[in-house]
Amino acid sequence: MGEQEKEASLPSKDNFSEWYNELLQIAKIMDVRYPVKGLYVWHPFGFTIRKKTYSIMRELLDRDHEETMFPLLIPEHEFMKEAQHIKGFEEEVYWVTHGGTSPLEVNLALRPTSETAIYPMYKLWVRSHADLPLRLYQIVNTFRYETKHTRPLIRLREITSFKEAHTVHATWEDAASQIDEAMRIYKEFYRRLAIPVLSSKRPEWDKFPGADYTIAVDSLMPDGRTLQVGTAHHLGDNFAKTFEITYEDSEGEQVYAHQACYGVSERCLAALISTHGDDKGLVLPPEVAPVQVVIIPIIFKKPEEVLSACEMVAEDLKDAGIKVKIDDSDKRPGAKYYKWEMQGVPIRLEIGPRDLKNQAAMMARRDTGEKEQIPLEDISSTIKDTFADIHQNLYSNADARLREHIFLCEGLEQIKDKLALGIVQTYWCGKEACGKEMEDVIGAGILGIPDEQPDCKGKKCPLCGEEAANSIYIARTY
Ligand SMILES: Nc1ncnc2c1ncn2[C@@H]1O[C@H](COS(=O)(=O)NC(=O)[C@@H](N)CS)[C@@H](O)[C@H]1O
Ligand SMILES: [Zn+2]
Repeated sequence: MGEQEKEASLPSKDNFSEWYNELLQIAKIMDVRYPVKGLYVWHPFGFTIRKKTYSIMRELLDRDHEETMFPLLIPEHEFMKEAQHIKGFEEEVYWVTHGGTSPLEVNLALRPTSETAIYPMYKLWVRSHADLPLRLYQIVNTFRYETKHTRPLIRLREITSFKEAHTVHATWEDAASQIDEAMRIYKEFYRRLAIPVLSSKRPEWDKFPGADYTIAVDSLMPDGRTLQVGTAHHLGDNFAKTFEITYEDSEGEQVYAHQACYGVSERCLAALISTHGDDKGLVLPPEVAPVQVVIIPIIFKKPEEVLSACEMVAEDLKDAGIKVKIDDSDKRPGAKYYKWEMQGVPIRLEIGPRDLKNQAAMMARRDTGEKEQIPLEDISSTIKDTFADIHQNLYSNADARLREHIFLCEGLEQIKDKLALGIVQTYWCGKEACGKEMEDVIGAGILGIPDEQPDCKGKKCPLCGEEAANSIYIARTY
């Protein structure tokens, strides 16, 4: 058995579902063998990608939010306020009913999302308009008894990396501007992961329970379906009325606050892996790669000379803040290339006796496969410039692929045809009954109304033929 065959082989990405499941195992992202459905275990390598990804999210939020942490368990009477008024999560919530062998006086919900844990505290914390705007977030695990097909990073019953921001504002308009800001933050966050996203306003029947409206960002998965990778909800004063969150305004009046909340989960990592990966495995944007450069010593003779040169280059790169690893194991070079390509390492440096003579190294890029000799002199800045190239290249490839998979359609048949390939942009009269009937007829959901609206003049709703009020996206979704 050759070295290669010993490694589990990765299916072609054309068979996306198999490729995705295998890659999570082979590249040591998550282990799916935990004995509870919908719960998965982070491998340290995958956890490092998570850590780097969420440090970007923290960098963006910490500009004008504060991070905190609320309890996991929510008393039934607080949680049921949500169910009575908002009818959101009572079918998805897990309950804790015992402490040891004794039944609890009050059943406790495992947070499916934290409105009903946080807002009783906001009632105590928000007193005057001087306390507003309040912008807090937490990155926690949440629990949802998902009945649809569970899948690591995409649909979990324990969402291990749930970033939820909950903000409080003096007016409806202030909360609306916060929603716009949340979308700006999400687009920047995904830009840093080299992932292009579409943002659109969800149709009324698909908004977050208790929200006035929901805006979502979706990414395109390799099988032409979209993945909802972030949502922002304008909560109006609905929750403020339920949880009595009021503030004293400048005239001394008690006023209900207006709120926004917005969330991203580990789906951002599902999008990262799926958007950039290829038949050789992960392809990671340098900013979130646990290993950014791997150095492979090419040893024929004079091993100590080659190894000390590799050490020197590694020191150089480490001093420049680059995550570097020397693979001096006794594997054959080919087996090393296979392993580190699978792990998505953005740059490989090969250094052998010939390179030493030329005071150079052979640099191989993971995104394009290109190899070129680069001087050891000033190697850190060459590597950093290449990182920027790689990031830009990943983004523009993904953006081109997204654009190629948006099909402008007008008739129902054409819509059905193109939905098999990707995202349909079409028109809608704006009537709910018509929208829902259209979903039934074409067998896919209205993703939403994109903020950038083309001119709908003279355009017709494909179902009822009336004047189009909006252009919409339709897609098969996860
Ligand atoms: N079961 C799940 N597994 C993984 N991610 C999920 C799951 N359910 C939802 N998400 C992700 O979490 C995001 C936020 O969830 S949500 O229900 O839309 N919104 C909220 O819960 C708001 N309270 C956000 S603060 C969704 O956009 C989706 O990307
Ligand atoms: Zn219509």
